[in-house]
Amino acid sequence: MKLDPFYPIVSSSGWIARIVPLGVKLVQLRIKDLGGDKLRQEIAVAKAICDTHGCTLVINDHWEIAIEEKCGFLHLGQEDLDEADLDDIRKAGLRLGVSTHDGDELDRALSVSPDYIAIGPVYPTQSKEVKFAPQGLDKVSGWKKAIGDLPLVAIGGITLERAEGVFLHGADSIAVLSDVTGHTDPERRATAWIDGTAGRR
Ligand SMILES: Cc1ncc(COP(=O)(O)OP(=O)(O)O)c(N)n1
Ligand SMILES: Cc1nc(C(=O)O)sc1CCOP(=O)(O)O
Ligand SMILES: [Mg+2]
Repeated sequence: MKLDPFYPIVSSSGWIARIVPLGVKLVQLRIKDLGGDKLRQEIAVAKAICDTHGCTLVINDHWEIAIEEKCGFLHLGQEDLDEADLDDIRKAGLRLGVSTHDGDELDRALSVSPDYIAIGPVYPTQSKEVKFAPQGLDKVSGWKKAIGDLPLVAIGGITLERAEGVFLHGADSIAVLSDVTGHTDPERRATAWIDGTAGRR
């Protein structure tokens, strides 16, 4: 499986409506502050927009709703793996990406046969409290050697200016929060990422 090199992460279906029509082909919906019907509605709206535009939607954390809403891709962290029913997820045909931050986490992630591995934070990030120090580019290279053909997603403090170095160290795709949604002109920045990664698409 080939992942799009540009992988923005957003917090609402409103963000999906803003950036997916620009040509984004892989996006994660990461909602931390909703539950119940509102969360389900956000996921359903995001899915409808992504389906219309031929964009792969990855649902963060909410594996049960992802199954019920017939989504195609899920992202889980190590703590999420403790709670999730991987048999149900696989039976529903969902693809799965898993976060990793050290060798033990990588072993555990590989044991669930993921569709991609994420490594982070590559650089310092303001978007999330992560209990691991920035990993640096050499760790990205080491991860790619360890996982071979399995797609590698790099995350954490990555800007468009840093992207080429991250790709050259083995990342197949770069996940981005603040460099798009925290930018003064998010639509222009998303377009710059799409254009700037065109050669890797
Ligand atoms: C592509 C990608 N990589 C890592 C994460 C982080 O997942 P997790 O560790 O479960 O933390 P939360 O995002 O749930 O706070 C991610 N979401 N996406
Ligand atoms: C959600 C998330 N997970 C991380 C990890 O290391 O697992 S770093 C991160 C936030 C990344 O945001 P930004 O692009 O703004 O730095
Ligand atoms: Mg999570």
